[in-house]
Amino acid sequence: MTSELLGLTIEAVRPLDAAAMKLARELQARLTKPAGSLGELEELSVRLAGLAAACPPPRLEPAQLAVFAGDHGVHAQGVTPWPQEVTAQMVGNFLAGGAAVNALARQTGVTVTVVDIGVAADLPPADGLISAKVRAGTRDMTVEPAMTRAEAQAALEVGIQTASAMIDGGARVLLTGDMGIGNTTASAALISAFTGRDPGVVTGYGTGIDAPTHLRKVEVIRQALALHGPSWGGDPATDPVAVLAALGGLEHAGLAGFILGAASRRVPVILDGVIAAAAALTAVAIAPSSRDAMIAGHQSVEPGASVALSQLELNPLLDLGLRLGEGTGAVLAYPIVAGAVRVLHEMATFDSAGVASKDEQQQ
Ligand SMILES: Cc1cc2ncn([C@H]3O[C@H](COP(=O)(O)O)[C@@H](O)[C@H]3O)c2cc1C
Ligand SMILES: O=C(O)c1cccnc1
Repeated sequence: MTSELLGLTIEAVRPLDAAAMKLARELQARLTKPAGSLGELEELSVRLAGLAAACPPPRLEPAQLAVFAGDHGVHAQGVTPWPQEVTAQMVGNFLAGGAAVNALARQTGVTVTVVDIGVAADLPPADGLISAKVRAGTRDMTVEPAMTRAEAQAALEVGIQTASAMIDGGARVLLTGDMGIGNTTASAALISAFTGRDPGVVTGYGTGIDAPTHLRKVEVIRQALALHGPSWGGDPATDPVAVLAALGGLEHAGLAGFILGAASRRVPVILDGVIAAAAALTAVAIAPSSRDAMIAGHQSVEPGASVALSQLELNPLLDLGLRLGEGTGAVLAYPIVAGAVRVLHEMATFDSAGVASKDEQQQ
């Protein structure tokens, strides 16, 4: 059973608008530069026009980033050396403006909001915090499904509502962020399930674990897949919400909803690292055209991120060796994405600037 809000959101996710894309290609050809010389910015601008169904598409300002925060029952399996309490402590740090994502967001003009979707601690109300806890952390996926279907759906809805509220408030681009000790384990499990790739290939070192912990992490993911895999009978696309509920974190569900919410409003969403990539696979399994609203901000060091992005056919804009999360890679990519649109608004055409085009010079 699909909830009403999720059903309506899925229905509203539509393909790119071909007419606006054609106009954007024609406009790119008239701008005062050799054809193709702005490289990937050109194709990106065309896709953003198709997404907005307008040429030029709206300028990507203001930008809003949501850090979905949640804890993980699988933490009990020793997949990370960091105590679970660090999730809540880092939420405090985000709200005080002291995390990496805050520093980078101030530089690039992005507003950071934290969504408590599943932190295993009571967080007092604060400016910049949306309190939308579905549950105080997930269950241990090696023992039982991490979430019930109802919890996964509720978390998807929190994500959709967060995207809607930000867009209603004027945001023209959304960025993904995450915080949750243990969430690279849940990410690798989701990526393995949705791509069919072996856990040994998609599981990384997260915050920086030693080799024995990495072996254990891969084994934990194998165990969870062996336990839950039979319930989707080898085809995760038949029931993606069941896959999400079995293996995901509350922040993955929130992020998948956030992506679907953005796509349903024809607003682009810049993905951060491996947690966002796992949520993106989930969103695409739920509504395939949501892929067209996604921009891969960067190439995370986590191997699962490359596997997921290649299945999504998304080219990451940056490759800086980042392995932090929080939204750092998305925030760094934001000026590039905004620039792709700005060019369509602000560059002169050969005609308007009185610059001879290649064809004219050849005549
Ligand atoms: C101080 C600190 C700040 C962070 N900011 C993001 N993460 C990142 O690391 C965590 C995932 O890695 P793992 O699966 O290995 O636990 C997530 O919370 C993610 O956002 C952090 C992790 C720590 C320790
Ligand atoms: O790719 C990421 O976003 C990432 C990698 C390691 C730890 N946390 C997040």
